[in-house]
Amino acid sequence: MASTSAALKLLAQENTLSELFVRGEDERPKVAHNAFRDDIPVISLAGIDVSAERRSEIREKIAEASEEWGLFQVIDHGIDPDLISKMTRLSQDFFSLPDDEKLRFDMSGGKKGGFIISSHLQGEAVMHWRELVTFFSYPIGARDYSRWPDKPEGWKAVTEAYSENVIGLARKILELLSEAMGLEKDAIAKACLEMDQKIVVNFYPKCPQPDLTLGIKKHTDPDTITVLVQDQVGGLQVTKDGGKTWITVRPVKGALVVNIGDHVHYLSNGRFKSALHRAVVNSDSSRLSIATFQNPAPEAIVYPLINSNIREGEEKPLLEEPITFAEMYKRIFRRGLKLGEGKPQNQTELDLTDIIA
Ligand SMILES: O=C(O)CCC(=O)C(=O)O
Ligand SMILES: [Fe+2]
Repeated sequence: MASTSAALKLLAQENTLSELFVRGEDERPKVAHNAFRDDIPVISLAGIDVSAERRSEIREKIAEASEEWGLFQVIDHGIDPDLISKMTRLSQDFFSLPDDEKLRFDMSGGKKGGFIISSHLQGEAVMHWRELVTFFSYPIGARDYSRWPDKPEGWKAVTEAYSENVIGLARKILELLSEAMGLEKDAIAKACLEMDQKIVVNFYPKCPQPDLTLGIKKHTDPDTITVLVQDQVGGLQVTKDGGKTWITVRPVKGALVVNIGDHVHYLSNGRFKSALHRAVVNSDSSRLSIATFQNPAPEAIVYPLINSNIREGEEKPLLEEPITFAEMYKRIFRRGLKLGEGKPQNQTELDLTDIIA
């Protein structure tokens, strides 16, 4: 398929799904995008810095949700709802731009950031029903604004404010997780050396046969922690039994979804799960989500932080030896290949090249 963005739009108008997107029977979604369930905790952060009691109450809820699901929603998180809706609106506007405007930021050919139909970058047989635009926002000094969209009007200022607010919130949640592990509140931040950040705006067009395909297949995020905003359509699903049963996360107005990534999974020696999740699509409307990934520096050392039990031999470490974050990525990548899954079709592959490059 030579053309990129035009292709998905045209395919979306067909009555039947192109076979490029058809998944095997076992991977096809059995739970609808709007079969919402309330299993996933919605946690209010109100009063987090007001009293020690309130802080510990919030900490317990977050730790519990991270142990059980590796995913939860936060409300009263302190980020201006107006900023979030501006970010969402501008993102929608970006995807409504004519193809040639979006393709000015075409990411194919190994560019760091830009617009892609993810499917086209990957060697895997089945494609994702998704377009995305991605760009790196931290460290600030390394920002390459030439890879940030310059349209719609106002994108840059809104995105800068949004990315700063999200990294602030992510830091707060990482402080609570550090405390929950019995460590100083800056323990995870220190283990990151420096916090990098990357924003991925996902756009899932309407799909003629949503039961046969996925917007993004099951994966864990390989970062430290992800903060996601989704519209009210629904489609994010999570499992805690390896994919036997899937829960559709109910979109809550103003809430942010928080995912624990593989990095925190290793730092906590498996106590906190990295959520196994995916996105399903539908035939009624398109869907938008904005995932903001917080990553450690590539040279940050990954090893369980709670290692006294490990030293005393009471607990087995998840990792045999300390490795760098860049190495952690490589291993996740290789594992994907070894399991015969083809190249991992989530952020892993992109991040791998981004980090190693
Ligand atoms: O669209 C969603 O809800 C999930 C997106 C996602 O998992 C990702 O971008 O890593
Ligand atoms: Fe994800």
